Amino acid sequence: MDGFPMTGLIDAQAYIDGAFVGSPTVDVLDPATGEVVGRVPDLGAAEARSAVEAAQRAFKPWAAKLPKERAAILRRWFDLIIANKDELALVMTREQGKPLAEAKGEIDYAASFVEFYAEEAKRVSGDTLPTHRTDARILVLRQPVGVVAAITPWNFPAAMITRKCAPALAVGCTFVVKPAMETPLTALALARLAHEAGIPKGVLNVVTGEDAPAIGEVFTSHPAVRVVSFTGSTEVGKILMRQAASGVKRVALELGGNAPFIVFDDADLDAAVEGAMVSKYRNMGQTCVCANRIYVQSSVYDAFVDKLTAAVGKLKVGRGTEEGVTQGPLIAPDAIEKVERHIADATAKGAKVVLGGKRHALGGTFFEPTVLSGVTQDMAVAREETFGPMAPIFRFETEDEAVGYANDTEFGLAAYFYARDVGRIFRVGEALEYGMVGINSGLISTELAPFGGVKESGHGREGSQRGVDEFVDIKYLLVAGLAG
Ligand SMILES: NC(=O)c1ccc[n+]([C@@H]2O[C@H](COP(=O)([O-])OP(=O)(O)OC[C@H]3O[C@@H](n4cnc5c(N)ncnc54)[C@H](O)[C@@H]3O)[C@@H](O)[C@H]2O)c1
Ligand SMILES: O=C[C@H](O)CS(=O)(=O)O
Repeated sequence: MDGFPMTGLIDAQAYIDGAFVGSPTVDVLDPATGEVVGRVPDLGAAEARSAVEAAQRAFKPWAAKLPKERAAILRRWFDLIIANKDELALVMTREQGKPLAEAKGEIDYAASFVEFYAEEAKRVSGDTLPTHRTDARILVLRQPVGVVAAITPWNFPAAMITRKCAPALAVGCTFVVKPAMETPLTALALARLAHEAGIPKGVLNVVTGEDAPAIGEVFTSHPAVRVVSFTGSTEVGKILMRQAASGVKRVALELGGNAPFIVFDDADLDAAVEGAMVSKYRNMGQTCVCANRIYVQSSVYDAFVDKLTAAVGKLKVGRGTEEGVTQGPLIAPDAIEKVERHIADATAKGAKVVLGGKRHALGGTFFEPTVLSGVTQDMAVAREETFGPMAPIFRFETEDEAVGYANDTEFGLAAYFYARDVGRIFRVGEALEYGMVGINSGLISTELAPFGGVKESGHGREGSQRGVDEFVDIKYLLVAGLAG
């Protein structure tokens, strides 16, 4: 990757209007050690406006390209991401902390959106509809909206960007993104590869800066921005939605979760344990679709707790770059404090620590993978997203009780359940108030499916053919005067 040091101290520049700009002054820290991994520029409102205006200038020429031309450039970007996967994964692990194997998996996942939408670029079509007049025809066009401004989180530093950027560019939009300042290096490395792939200047822009509200204010108020696409907490999503209202801008929101994971008495318990492990402990539990509450039917409760505890005991905590490590550090001290707060609240109300429950001997932001039993609905962990490696296990008696508990939240992103009775599968799958439901699987994310939530987990979908919907306008043409 030309001009981007992938190892050592990584001094990276922001990417605006096809140029690498800004002095790298803000430290990016390795959460495992506290060491400085690299530095990025601290840009603000002025540069955010420059980026939006560069994207505005680039829009019409980019939209005027043939879909096949846009597809070819996206395909080259995909090929470069895959060719640089190992280096990109190392940068990600160093700034985010996840184990290297998971980082490589995320690069594959991030690249899959670029690959998918490189293909989809050639398939975004409109309609001709049955007419109501003999002298007229009804046409429906799907046209790119224009400039898309995005803000993304630190937990999936690559995939949360490409899941937005790839469909936007594919349909002919141009794109400005502010990544999280905990993990900006991955975003800038992707921009470097996009530049090498030949994405024209102004089509993709990456603005790094500490003053997220100031940058967000530009994104939600600049008249050239048509869509604001946000992935992050529900709290910030609401702020951005309010700000975007002043210009009636479309917002696409991928927000917080509180996923229930239900194990019925007819489940394959070993499969349920395997699903709970991947759903709960992926990315150290710092995932919007993590199992946040595990509900187990009474008759299989003790067996499930024993099996899950045995599996959790096999997790290896350490630096993500170390061979065999499956649990890295949490992103920051406040993440540890939230896990400790949830454990303290639960145990004060009667829950029991079956395994773990405290900071790891490695210190810093390492935490022992934890299992709690005897958890009940009155505990904070039933209402709040823990975002850490802690599995709280609740007991329930009946199917209706489980569904009621699962739906008792303002969130609605992902839910999971394990059962083998086909009637139960359809009853519960249809009754759960979530955008995505994993049935006998703890891993649901793929570029082939529409990812997104309901209620306060947001709206809009990313991935699948529906992933372009946020970035196109529907235009109706009535062509009359056609009478012979
Ligand atoms: N639904 C999804 O697909 C999805 C994916 C990943 C993370 N998340 C959610 O994100 C949260 C964790 O990520 P986080 O801590 O980075 O979230 P966050 O909301 O604190 O930050 C997300 C992004 O918003 C920026 N930001 C913060 N305040 C802002 C403001 N006032 N104006 C403009 N931008 C602002 C941050 O700099 C960051 O880039 C969790 O709630 C998680 O569930 C959801
Ligand atoms: O944290 C949120 C991500 O969207 C999770 S996933 O990688 O898409 O499953």
